[in-house]
Amino acid sequence: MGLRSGEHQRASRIPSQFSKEERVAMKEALKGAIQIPTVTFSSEKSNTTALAEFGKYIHKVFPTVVSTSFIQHEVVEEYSHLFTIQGSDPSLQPYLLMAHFDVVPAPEEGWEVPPFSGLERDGVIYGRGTLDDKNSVMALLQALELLLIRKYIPQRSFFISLGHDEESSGTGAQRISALLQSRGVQLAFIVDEGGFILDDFIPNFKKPIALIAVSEKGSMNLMLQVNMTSGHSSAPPKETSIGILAAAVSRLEQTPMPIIFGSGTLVTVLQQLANEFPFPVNIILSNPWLFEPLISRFMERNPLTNAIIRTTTALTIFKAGVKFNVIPPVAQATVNFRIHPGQTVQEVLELTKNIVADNRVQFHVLSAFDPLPVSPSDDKALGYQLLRQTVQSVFPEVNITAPVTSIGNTDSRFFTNLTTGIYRFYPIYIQPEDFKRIHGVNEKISVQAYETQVKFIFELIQNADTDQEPVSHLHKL
Ligand SMILES: CC/C=C\C/C=C\C/C=C\C/C=C\C/C=C\C/C=C\CCC(=O)O
Ligand SMILES: N[C@@H](Cc1ccccc1)C(=O)O
Ligand SMILES: [Zn+2]
Ligand SMILES: [Zn+2]
Repeated sequence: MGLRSGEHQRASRIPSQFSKEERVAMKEALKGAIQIPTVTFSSEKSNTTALAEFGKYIHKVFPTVVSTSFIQHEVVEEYSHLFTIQGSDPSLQPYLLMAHFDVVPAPEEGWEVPPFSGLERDGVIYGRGTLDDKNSVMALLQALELLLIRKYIPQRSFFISLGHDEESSGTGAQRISALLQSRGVQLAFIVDEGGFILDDFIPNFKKPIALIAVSEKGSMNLMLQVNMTSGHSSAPPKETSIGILAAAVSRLEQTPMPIIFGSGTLVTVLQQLANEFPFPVNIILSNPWLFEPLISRFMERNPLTNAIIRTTTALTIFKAGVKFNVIPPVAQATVNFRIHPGQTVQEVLELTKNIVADNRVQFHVLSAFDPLPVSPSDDKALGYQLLRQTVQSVFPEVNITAPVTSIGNTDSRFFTNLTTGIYRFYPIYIQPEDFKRIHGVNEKISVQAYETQVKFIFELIQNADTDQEPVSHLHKL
């Protein structure tokens, strides 16, 4: 445990207990947030009316946050929000809590309740954004609102950044990062969405593990295009733009990127978990290099664990043709790669060209970035230790915390110039079937899980105020 606790605890710690009325109000506030369809369709297209309405909504439901004298609220890049909470002790380095309130589209097919209804059934709130990531947006402001109502005055300054276009280009977060930089801010750490508490996922392993993401995979959106002559479908050429492109993307899907075992956080995590397993799994996991083929073959079988051991290839957009009797001159497909920490954008692009191996296919990199640096998770890493400590108090049944690489990307990637400590963590249990609901159908959160998320933030903010050992390696920059 890297944090000094005991001696210099704040005298007036506020217990994280909420009244019946507060608990009803907090879940109703979340439902209201879900009902605003803040959809990001692409970097060019989003529901800007809803984005603006969301700004008004948070004013309405968090009146104390927006009217407190030591809190500054700014709207950045038209729709994103930055809250600056001035702490009483300017000698403490500030930190940043982040979330985003835009969501991916949710066509109604397959949903048990309309995706923007925010309906509650059997203690569960359904809707797009209940896990990604309006739960976090609302929990951050809700926890702060409740602390303020209890007259809490933070010692350490912090920021809350709420992005409006995380699901596309993250311009809101980029502007907030630039703004903080222009103000000379350096951050002790950042907490954004990402890792979670995993339970009952690994066979024969019943203990819950808190996975705190200390890095995230890189990403590349690659557009493949084939141009061929168009014409009347009654006299078709031997090959068409559609056929050539379909074969190309099919080769990509059928040829997964190589497994990369090391150079990420995986080996450490496996060794850390080893002793929790009975024989012979404990032996296998404590010698990951020796048993690499066995472990990878096992991990490859599940999409989630597969994503940990390689760069993934996902065919996400395919466009061609306008009429049944017209041979289309152009076919386009977009492939979304999530790049393993052991590879770079350049390497993945080269591999892709070799797999496609057809010079009629043109490649256009639409957007790309390399995997993110690994944040410290040692005893001196303030952000990591605060999360770990808060997990232990809010989820006493969770005894294992492990640093992982997030397979999804977050807005926090724009803040590497402000801190080396970027942590991505949802303080909620996420089962593999919940994971499929993120960007899928029937996304949902239980009322109890949401209340716990609020409680987590409520405690995290207070834990950040307890007297800490100086964390020298984070301060030097
Ligand atoms: C050996 C460890 C065993 C099992 C681990 C299994 C899975 C955990 C892997 C990675 C967990 C990290 C991140 C979850 C991924 C996605 C959510 C993150 C960001 C969401 C971004 C968004 O779409 O808005
Ligand atoms: N966070 C989203 C959107 C995103 C994709 C790729 C890069 C950056 C952001 C995701 O991981 O799917
Ligand atoms: Zn998200
Ligand atoms: Zn998302």
